[in-house]
Amino acid sequence: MAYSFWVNPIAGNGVAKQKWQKLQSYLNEQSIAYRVFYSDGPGAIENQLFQSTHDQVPVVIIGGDGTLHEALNGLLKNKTLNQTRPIAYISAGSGNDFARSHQLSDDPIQAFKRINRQIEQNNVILLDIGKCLDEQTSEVSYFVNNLGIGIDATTVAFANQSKIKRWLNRYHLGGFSYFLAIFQSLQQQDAFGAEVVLQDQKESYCTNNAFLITVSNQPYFGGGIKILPDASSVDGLFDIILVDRPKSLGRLIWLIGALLRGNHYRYSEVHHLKSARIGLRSETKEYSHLDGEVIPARKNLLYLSTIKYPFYI
Ligand SMILES: Nc1ncnc2c1ncn2[C@@H]1O[C@H](COP(=O)(O)OP(=O)(O)OP(=O)(O)O)[C@@H](O)[C@H]1O
Repeated sequence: MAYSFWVNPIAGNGVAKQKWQKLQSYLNEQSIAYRVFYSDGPGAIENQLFQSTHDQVPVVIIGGDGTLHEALNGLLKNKTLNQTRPIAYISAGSGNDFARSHQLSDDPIQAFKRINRQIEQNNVILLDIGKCLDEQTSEVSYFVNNLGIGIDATTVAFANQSKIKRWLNRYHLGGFSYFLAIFQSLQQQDAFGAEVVLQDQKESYCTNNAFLITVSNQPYFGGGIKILPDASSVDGLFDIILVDRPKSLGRLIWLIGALLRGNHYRYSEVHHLKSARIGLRSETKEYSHLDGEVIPARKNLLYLSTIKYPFYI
């Protein structure tokens, strides 16, 4: 079997390209057969996998969470595949929340050796992923880490729009654009009306003061922030956090401190829920994101459910 590698060369500000070069030398030395596809722009890996016809061969992704997100969506939306094609993953992004939650090796050769063993032993792991149905457009998309509405999505949207981001990226300072965008989004993100319906429990949670809603398959978001400490990617459940807009800047800073210390659940603004199926509604136009990929501001009316997907990690 020839391995099928899918590389996003710009992930991790070029780290993915370096990791691939290191792994490629190893594969050549060991005479291991492979094919490689280099992503030449946003959506390229998703489109290519959407049209792929090789049912069996696992897809080995080298990139960050966004690249993994593209691969998952390309494969799951591909209706010509007769069976689910497993994803193997070598982390090479900036945030790497998926890799962090599964404690994956940072070294591409070690990561490949592990994947190789798992494939040989047919040791596939079924992980929870999120399926998101937009009830207004009937469009379906999938997320491997999390879906968010509110301040986190607004921050990523502002960072992406920022004129200086490209310039900062050139000097490997792209992360600084998020830091700047936080100040802009804190000024602009109003509290919004929202409803979270827990379909299994037949309960719902309503607020007119939402600031952040994150639905997650694993503990981390935003590049290492442990927002949902006890979330598990094998329990078949989403962990959901809903944070009300704090009353003052002081309270907001206090809450951020609690989040970084990991004891934020105890505060009155923070609501933690679990369910396998969720209805999610925002009354006003709000930015949202799936695995950090931003969706323009809109009124959200979403139906989310967990499904299982096979991985070699
Ligand atoms: N050739 C390319 N040029 C520019 N952008 C690309 C290219 N190929 C893919 N992309 C886009 O690059 C974006 C970033 O990729 P990815 O999220 O994997 O890396 P990252 O942001 O460094 O890592 P993380 O998501 O873990 O923080 C994705 O949105 C993807 O669509």
